[in-house]
Amino acid sequence: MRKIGVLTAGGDAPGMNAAIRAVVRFGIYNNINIVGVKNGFRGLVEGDSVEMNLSSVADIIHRGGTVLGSARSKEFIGEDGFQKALKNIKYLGIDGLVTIGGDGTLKGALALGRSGIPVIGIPGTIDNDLPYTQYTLGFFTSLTTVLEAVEKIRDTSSSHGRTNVIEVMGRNCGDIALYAGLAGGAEMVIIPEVENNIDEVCDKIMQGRARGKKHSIVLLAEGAGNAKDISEQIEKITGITTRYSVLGYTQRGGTPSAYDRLIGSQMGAKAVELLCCEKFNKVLGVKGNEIFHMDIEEALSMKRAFDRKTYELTKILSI
Ligand SMILES: Nc1ncnc2c1ncn2[C@@H]1O[C@H](COP(=O)(O)OP(=O)(O)OP(=O)(O)O)[C@@H](O)[C@H]1O
Ligand SMILES: O=P(O)(O)OC[C@H]1O[C@](O)(CO)[C@@H](O)[C@@H]1O
Repeated sequence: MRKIGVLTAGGDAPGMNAAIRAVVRFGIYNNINIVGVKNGFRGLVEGDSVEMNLSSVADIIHRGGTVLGSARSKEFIGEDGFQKALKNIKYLGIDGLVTIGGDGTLKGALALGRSGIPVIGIPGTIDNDLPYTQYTLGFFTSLTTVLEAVEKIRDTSSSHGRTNVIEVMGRNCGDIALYAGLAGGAEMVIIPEVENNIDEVCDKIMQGRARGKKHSIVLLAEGAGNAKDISEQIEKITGITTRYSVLGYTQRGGTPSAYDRLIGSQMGAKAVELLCCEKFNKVLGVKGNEIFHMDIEEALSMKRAFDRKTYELTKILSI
C-alpha cells in the first residue's frame, strides 16, 4: 500500500474526525501517503481530494462533524458517476480506500470492492442501525445530547405538570429513543420496532399521575411517528396538556464523547492495518470491548436483532 484514501459519507457523526485523524497519522507512521476525499463519494466522482499530512488532522479529535465534508451523492450510484469515481481513484493513485459512514456508505464501499478497489468500512452514524455491530461511531455522543435535552425538558414538564413528547432521530431504528429512554428515565418510548399502542402510553402517563408524578416524558423515535400527531393524541386521551420538541440536527453535532473518540481512533488505525496486510473489503465493528472485522457483504446481509430486553427494562423501571 503506497497511498490510502479516506472519505466520510452519509449523515455526519461525532467521532468521524477522530477516525480520519487515526487513518492519517497511523498511515503516515507506516510510510503510507494519505489522500482525503472531499464530500464523500461525490468527491470520488468529481476528483475532489486533498493530500493529508500530520498537520491536516491537528486539533480535530475533539470536534464534531467531519473535516473532509460529507454528502449524499446520487451520481455515484449511477453507472456514469461510478465509472468516473473508478477513473479518479486510478488517477489519484489510491491503492486502498477507507470509507466512514452508515449502511448506504457501506453499500458504496461494497460496490467499489467488487470493482477491484480494496476497501475497509468504518461504521459512522448516530442511528446505530447497522445490524452486525453493537455500536456505531456517533451514537453515544448523540445519546448524551439527547439526555441533556431530556433533563432540561423534564424541569419544565415538572413545573407545569405537563406531558412532553421528545422526537429523536434514528431513521428506522429506535435505538436513540430506547437508550435515551432508559438512561433518561422516560415514562415511555415509542419506537419503530414495537407497534405503537397509544392507549398503553396514556395508561402509563395516568398511572404516574395517580402516584403523584409531576412530569411525563415520552421519547419518540422519528421512524415511529410524528411528534405533533402523537402529542395531540396523548392530550386528547389523557386530558393533560402535552407539548412536543423535535431535537433534530442538534443530535448530530457537538463534541464527540470519550467513547466515540476512542473507537474512532482504534477503528481508523485498524482500517489502515487491515489494508496493509491485504485484508480487503472488510467492515469494522464493536463487540464488547473489542474492535472486530468481517466481510462487508456478510455484514450487509445481516438482520437487526431488536434489543427487547432493554425495551422491557425501560418500561419496568418507569412504573
Ligand atoms: N446501493 C448503493 N450503491 C452504491 N452507493 C451507494 C448505495 N447506497 C448509497 N450509496 C452511496 O453512499 C452514500 C451514503 O449513503 P446514505 O446517504 O444512505 O447515508 P448512510 O451512509 O446510510 O449514512 P446515514 O445512516 O447517516 O444516513 C450515498 O449518498 C451514495 O453516494
Ligand atoms: O442529513 P439528512 O439528509 O437530512 O438526513 C437526516 C437523517 O440522517 C440521520 O441523521 C443519520 O442517518 C438520520 O437520523 C436522519 O433521519
